[in-house]
Amino acid sequence: MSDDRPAPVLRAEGLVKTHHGEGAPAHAVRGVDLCVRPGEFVAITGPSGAGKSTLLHLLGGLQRPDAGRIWLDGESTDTYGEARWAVERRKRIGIVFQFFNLVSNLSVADNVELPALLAGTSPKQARAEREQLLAELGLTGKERSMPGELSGGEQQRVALARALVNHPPLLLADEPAGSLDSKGTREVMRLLSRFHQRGQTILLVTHDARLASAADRVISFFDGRIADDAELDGGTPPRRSGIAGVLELKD
Ligand SMILES: Nc1ncnc2c1ncn2[C@@H]1O[C@H](COP(=O)(O)OP(=O)(O)OP(=O)(O)O)[C@@H](O)[C@H]1O
Repeated sequence: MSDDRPAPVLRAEGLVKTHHGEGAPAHAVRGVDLCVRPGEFVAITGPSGAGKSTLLHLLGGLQRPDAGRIWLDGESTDTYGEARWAVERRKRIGIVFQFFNLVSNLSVADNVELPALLAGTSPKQARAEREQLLAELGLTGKERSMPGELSGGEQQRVALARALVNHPPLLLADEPAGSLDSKGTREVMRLLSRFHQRGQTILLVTHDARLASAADRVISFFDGRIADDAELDGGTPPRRSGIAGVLELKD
């Protein structure tokens, strides 16, 4: 059967990851196949400890799988070491985390411009990109602030600007609202939906089913495996975005 859908931005086959810590080994990811196509907004949801963050870290090259393969835009990452992953991430993958991970001793402006400068963008262009993103994210006037002077919601918006400054084809978001109040949650989810509507491909990890409902494809993750995926269940057409439900979150 021919498949005339666009080629995947991200493809993974047979991913396995076991963490060896203090206690018994944690079999976090036990064999995952996944394909994310351009323009999709995919949510991976499941209970705490299911392995969602580990999977996202594997897909972003922040951790190495014990087995399995990952392709970015059709290119195998098999030969990538740490340095190459860092370069490819800068170009192709923006990441936002639960606790923002901003550089605390750099201003908002510098946090956002840094990945652009590291990717070889001219200072003038990096500044223009930063100005545009901060304006769009409602942060004009905060350029000289330090991250510690901002609310959680503002810090997450700065993190989003930083993640998107190089126009990566893929945005990975790991519990981006996990440390925010409901106002901050609404803001972040509204922004993710807005970027998605403009064509941004997004992979969101969340334990919160309400947030997952903002995506147009929801993958249920349980005990290191995909338990349910609309795509695998027969290519169900994307559901209408459930962002309205998220925006109704009460304080
Ligand atoms: N660096 C690590 N060292 C040892 N064990 C780890 C490590 N990271 C994760 N684990 C274990 O792997 C399993 C999966 O963790 P993971 O954080 O991927 O799950 P999760 O679904 O994202 O959970 P949560 O929603 O609580 O963040 C858990 O048992 C966890 O304790």
